[in-house]
Amino acid sequence: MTRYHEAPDVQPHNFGGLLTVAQVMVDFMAQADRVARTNASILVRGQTGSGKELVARYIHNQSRRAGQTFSAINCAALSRELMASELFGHKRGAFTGATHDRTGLLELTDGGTLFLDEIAEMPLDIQAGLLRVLQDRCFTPLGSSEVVHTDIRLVSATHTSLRRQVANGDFREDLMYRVRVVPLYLPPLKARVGDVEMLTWQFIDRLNRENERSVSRISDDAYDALLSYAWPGNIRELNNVITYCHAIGTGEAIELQDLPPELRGEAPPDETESTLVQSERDRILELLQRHKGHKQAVADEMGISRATLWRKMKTLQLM
Ligand SMILES: Nc1ncnc2c1ncn2[C@@H]1O[C@H](COP(=O)(O)OP(=O)(O)OP(=O)(O)O)[C@@H](O)[C@H]1O
Repeated sequence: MTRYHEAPDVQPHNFGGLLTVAQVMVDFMAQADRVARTNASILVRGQTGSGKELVARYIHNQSRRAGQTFSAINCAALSRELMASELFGHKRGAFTGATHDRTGLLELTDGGTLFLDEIAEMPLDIQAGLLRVLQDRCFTPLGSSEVVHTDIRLVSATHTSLRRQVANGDFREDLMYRVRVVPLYLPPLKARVGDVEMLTWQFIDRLNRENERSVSRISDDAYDALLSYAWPGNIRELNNVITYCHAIGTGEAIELQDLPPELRGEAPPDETESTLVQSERDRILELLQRHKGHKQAVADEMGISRATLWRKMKTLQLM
């Protein structure tokens, strides 16, 4: 007879939407709390989907800047031109297509907190502009001769080592020291004891309220699979998996066969699809090697945008 698990009666800590029952996370958030009250630049290092943006928002909300603007930008998802104009703003006519003046995030965030996700991916010329903001609290919008003053608190995030990027010549050493005044190491989901279980039930609870189906039990083998999986995509992946099995199954219980193949230790059912995925992965790896990790060059050669390349790399777990 199959055994079933039901939701345990646990009340997680809630740090501005970041839920946890794990002591490592309680300690981590206490540290975030302490540094939030300073004005120091913070670098959050953590795996994809592990909640870096939530941490950045939490730091902002715990800081003296809480009532001011919080802005977020993902350095890996934007082209160089777009990132420059997002951050610094531009004057009309600064480049082809600049039909209006645009105020940059650095100016809009004056007095607030700017979150730069995947900062290691920031192109070198933009790094120079950011360094000036951190050193002299000023910058120049594209196509302008005017110097704009701004007071921002920087929280950045990376999934890789900035030091390695510096060694590769892809990141300015002087900027690294400015952005990682306080490095915080966000534990991966796997290291947060009790969180896979707690979050599974939290996500089920939310899905029950949003959908027709009401799940109240998980079979023992499905539970084992959830608890023993490595969760490389962390909380985002767990949320996706629970959403998937809530949608795919029927009745009150989640069963092993409702879980996606990777959790059941199987290859994806569609062999051609998996071969395609593998060959795309190989191609990207080969191009990354050939272009010494320069994603723009890889994207150009593949005829796709840098943002699409970034998404593909994420899906294929190449970052
Ligand atoms: N502890 C948590 N409790 C509840 N939801 C969480 C938790 N951590 C993350 N999430 C949710 O998981 C998703 C991913 O989180 P977030 O975007 O903060 O991660 P990230 O580390 O910044 O990801 P990436 O580096 O891939 O951009 C978001 O929808 C977020 O709300």
